[in-house]
Amino acid sequence: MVLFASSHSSFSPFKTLALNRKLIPVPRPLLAVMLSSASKQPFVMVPDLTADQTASVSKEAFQRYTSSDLNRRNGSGVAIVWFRNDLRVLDNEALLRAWASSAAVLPVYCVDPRNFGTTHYFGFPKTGAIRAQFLIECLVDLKNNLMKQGLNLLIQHGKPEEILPTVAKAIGAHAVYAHKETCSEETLVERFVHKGLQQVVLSRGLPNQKPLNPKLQLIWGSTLYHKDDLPFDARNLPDVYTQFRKSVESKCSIRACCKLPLSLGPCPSDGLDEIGGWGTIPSLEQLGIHERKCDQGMHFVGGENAALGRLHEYFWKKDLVKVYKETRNGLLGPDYSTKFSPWLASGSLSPRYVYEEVKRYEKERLANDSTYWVLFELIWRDYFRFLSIKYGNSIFHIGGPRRIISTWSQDPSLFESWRDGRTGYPLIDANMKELSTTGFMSNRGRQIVCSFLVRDMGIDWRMGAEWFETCLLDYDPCSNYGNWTYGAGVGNDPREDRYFSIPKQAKTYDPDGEYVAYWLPEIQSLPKERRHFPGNSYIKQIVPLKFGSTSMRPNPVNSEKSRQRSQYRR
Ligand SMILES: Cc1cc2nc3c(=O)[nH]c(=O)nc-3n(C[C@H](O)[C@H](O)[C@H](O)COP(=O)(O)OP(=O)(O)OC[C@H]3O[C@@H](n4cnc5c(N)ncnc54)[C@H](O)[C@@H]3O)c2cc1C
Repeated sequence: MVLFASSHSSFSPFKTLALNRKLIPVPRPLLAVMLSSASKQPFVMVPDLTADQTASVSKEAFQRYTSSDLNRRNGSGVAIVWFRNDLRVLDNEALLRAWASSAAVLPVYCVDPRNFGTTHYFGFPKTGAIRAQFLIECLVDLKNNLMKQGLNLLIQHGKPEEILPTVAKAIGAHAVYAHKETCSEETLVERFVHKGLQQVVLSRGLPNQKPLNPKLQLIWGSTLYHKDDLPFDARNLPDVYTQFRKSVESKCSIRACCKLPLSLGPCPSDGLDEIGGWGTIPSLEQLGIHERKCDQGMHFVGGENAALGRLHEYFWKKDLVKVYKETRNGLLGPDYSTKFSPWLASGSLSPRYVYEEVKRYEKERLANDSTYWVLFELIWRDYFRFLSIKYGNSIFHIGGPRRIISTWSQDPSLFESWRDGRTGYPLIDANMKELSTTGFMSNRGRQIVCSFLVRDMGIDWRMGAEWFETCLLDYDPCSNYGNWTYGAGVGNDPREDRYFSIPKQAKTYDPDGEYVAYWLPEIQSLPKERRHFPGNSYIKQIVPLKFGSTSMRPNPVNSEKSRQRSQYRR
């Protein structure tokens, strides 16, 4: 028997269960009984919107952000749009600028093998199976949405610096438009692409005109506040978040989402045969990744349509945004926080679109601390992105932006017990199980497991950060390494150096042990007051905790690997 629980019910007095796909309202006490008796059964939370509802929400959003007035196209020739971490059509300025500057646009996505290699220091998979599956879904959705706008998506397997010049030459593109990134792996690729395009010589038809090289046009587009609107140069960013936030809130405004024309076509007709047609979206197998079934917890579907559906559900259907500030520290269920992060990280959702929806909600329903707090958190996201400009590669280095010198352990057995959820501390083990099963973990959970790894175990924080890089659906180098440096006490702001006590966190955020019982079947039958202190009924590897361990054991294999890769990363 498979039990399906409707997502909207996790904090309501009634939970709803869909038994064999039929929705049946179940009172909360009964659900607890069913949960414990179902301990061996897969228990899947499904989003409430049906596929049809999601499609109609997306259609409505597309209607609002497209306009038939936008039919002026000043350019001639062909422009390429290079999609990277901006897998959306709405509020995509690179796409709009490419369209406006040309007579035909060719959208391109490069499946870069480097993104499916290994992480920099410790050799974990760079993209885990769950994020790879999510990316595939994003590409399917992007291709469909582009086709609805009169375009298509060319998918090529290989390095952008090799693909884009070849494609530009074949179709005679005068420019490649893309969104600007800030971290070294991504900016290095930008430099390589720029160099590659300089080698492409396009004839301009007339004998007395100089030949042209296609230009790489990089556009800022991933933040709420535009980099050019900041009241300071990003390199002089305040080191305290509150100063940054107050300054941008008082001195800048957020630009409106860009409106797209109703139709973005046509795609160029010549030259595509030369590059072998439109290509195919890769399967997991082609990426060399084994499928992982997510049969517990939140299941995220990749793509812009799913992102718009989730936003509609969270804001308009369930009215959850009005209580966000009170629920955002939750651990269990889909609705304690927005869960926008996987779509924001892949660029399927624009933060400016979220901002406009918050403002619309405040106008049409209500404005309170909670509606503001969603923006407050999005400003944190901006802050980490701008910090990556200020501090460059130091956010990836062991001493962080403040170049703190301390001794860390790299003990493999301690690290593996954390990674695999075998520490013997239910709150840690449950969070790590959730991460590896779903690719997601709450913000509260992330802070707790980070503190445990670096403070209680004394393990090199970069091991944790790289494991997150593998697993997280919402992995984003700026937010991930920014938060880890804060958690490890090596971040730019010394005041953010905090310790999370496990018993205290358990008592405050999971008082009845519902969260740990959900993820650790072996403690489901225990009375709630024992779930965080299960004793002999939960024998894992109980980790001997050592604050600030002194046993630094570098792994020789990894050190060699990291030397080999040093020209590429950081
Ligand atoms: C150790 C650690 C690693 C993290 N790694 C990542 C990461 O790789 N990618 C990522 O997007 N977030 C990361 N975060 C931040 C945060 O945990 C997630 O953004 C959040 O849990 C996502 O859930 P949500 O969308 O429901 O967030 P909500 O609470 O609904 O917040 C709304 C949005 O605000 C942004 N946001 C919220 N908190 C933060 C924060 N602390 N830093 C940056 N942005 C924030 C996110 O874009 C989020 O989607 C990390 C936090 C920690 C402590």
